[in-house]
Amino acid sequence: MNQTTEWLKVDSLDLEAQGVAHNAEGKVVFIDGALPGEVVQAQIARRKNNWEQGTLSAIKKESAQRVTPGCPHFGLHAGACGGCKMQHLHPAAQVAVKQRVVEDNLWHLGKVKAETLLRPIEGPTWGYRYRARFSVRYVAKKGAVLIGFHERKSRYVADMQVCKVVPRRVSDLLLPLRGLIMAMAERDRLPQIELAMGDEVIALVLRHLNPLPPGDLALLRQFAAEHGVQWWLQPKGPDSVRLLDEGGPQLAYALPEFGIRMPFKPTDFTQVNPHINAALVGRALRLLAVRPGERVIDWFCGLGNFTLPLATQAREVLGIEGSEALVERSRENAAANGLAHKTNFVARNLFEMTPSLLAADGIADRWLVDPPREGAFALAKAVADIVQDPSLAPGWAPPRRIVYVSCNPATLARDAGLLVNLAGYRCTAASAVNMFPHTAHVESVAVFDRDAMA
Ligand SMILES: C[S@@+](CC[C@H](N)C(=O)[O-])C[C@H]1O[C@@H](n2cnc3c(N)ncnc32)[C@H](O)[C@@H]1O
Ligand code: SF4
Repeated sequence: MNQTTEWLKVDSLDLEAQGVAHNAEGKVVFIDGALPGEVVQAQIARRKNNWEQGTLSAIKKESAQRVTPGCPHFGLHAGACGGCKMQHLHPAAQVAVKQRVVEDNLWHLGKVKAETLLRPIEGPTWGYRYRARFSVRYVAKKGAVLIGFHERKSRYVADMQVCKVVPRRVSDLLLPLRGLIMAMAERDRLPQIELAMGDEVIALVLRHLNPLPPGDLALLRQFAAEHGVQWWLQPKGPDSVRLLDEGGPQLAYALPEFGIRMPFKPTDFTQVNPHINAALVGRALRLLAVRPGERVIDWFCGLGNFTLPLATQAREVLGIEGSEALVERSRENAAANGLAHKTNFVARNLFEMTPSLLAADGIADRWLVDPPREGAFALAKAVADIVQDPSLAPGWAPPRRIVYVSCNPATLARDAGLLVNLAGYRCTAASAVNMFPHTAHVESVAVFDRDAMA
């Protein structure tokens, strides 16, 4: 195919950070690498009845927001790293795009308009990523090892020598790690290294398909001593993760605003960006505005990231979460932070919520909801069903305020539609959260109020 288009004026960016334009026939053209306001040509790679997709090939009018990418592996070329999508757009403009995505999704998918758009939550744009999953490939033909993210639109591992979105200390490990894997006898049976950083520890989880011989273990120990990392070994699924050597500092992060310290295991869910996480927890709690006598439910509570700060303010907090391991971690963390007497944790599949299950969780004044990408449909639907037909849960009352933290604006919008259009809530505030600068991921937070709050 590879035909070049006419000059096209780019109107907007889509969720994959592709420029969106219309050609002379009125067809939508998605253009990798193009920015809103630019006049560009594209090489077309895919053509369908009502849309085409291609890659930027020439620019006649450049956006004032276009910047030089900060990482040498970013680009449109073959072999470019697929980890970032927006490095060519000024970070402030990235945030504006994400804020717009949240607004547009709420309106188009949920028919909801937030009464106030809050200032987006922003943090450092480089070195922010404390979690990452690097693929490892031993390429026998070249006698080389690659460690990194996948190339753009490909299953190959990018030839990543540095990475600007992970902390410098981690980026500096990429080449030494190649040398380590190359020296190991099991080098072709080691598919992945997962990074999980705490405030003091760089934990690396090595997935190994065969038991590791003593020589390989000795190499790992030598690497740990030289580079100050902590090795964890993963022979099977995430539950099989074990420290290579006990002792040493504990993997943990702090939430200083609330005097809380959260130990975790490297395969537990923790937020990718600790700077934004601390700001997000602070913002969410200010928005929720819990009063001392109140009961709160933290849905999808993970290891207690919001539950424990909430417990410093509320009378009582119930945390509900699907993973037994995380519920166990929440309990341990509540106890370690002296908050066990104010918290309860339950493991449950929240995609299977019904009005009677919801009623059994009791009345709470406020809810914090932080679901995975799939959203909290069953929960929002159960609230809407009870509001529409109170006989489904006699005596139960919906919370007056809900703060919903989302990693997928489409499912947030769908659930917001239920809360606002069927359950009598108003969406009083919303904002984007720039948890993942340079990527197209959009994190956001929205507030729903049922009664006028004092
Ligand atoms: C975005 S994380 C939020 C975790 C926590 N609030 C935090 O800030 O660390 C979503 C959580 O939902 C949990 N989860 C995923 N599917 C679930 C389900 N069907 N039922 C209950 N919890 C689920 C995950 O284990 C994860 O802990
Ligand atoms: S993920 Fe890292 S290596 Fe890849 S483009 Fe982004 S900064 Fe560069």
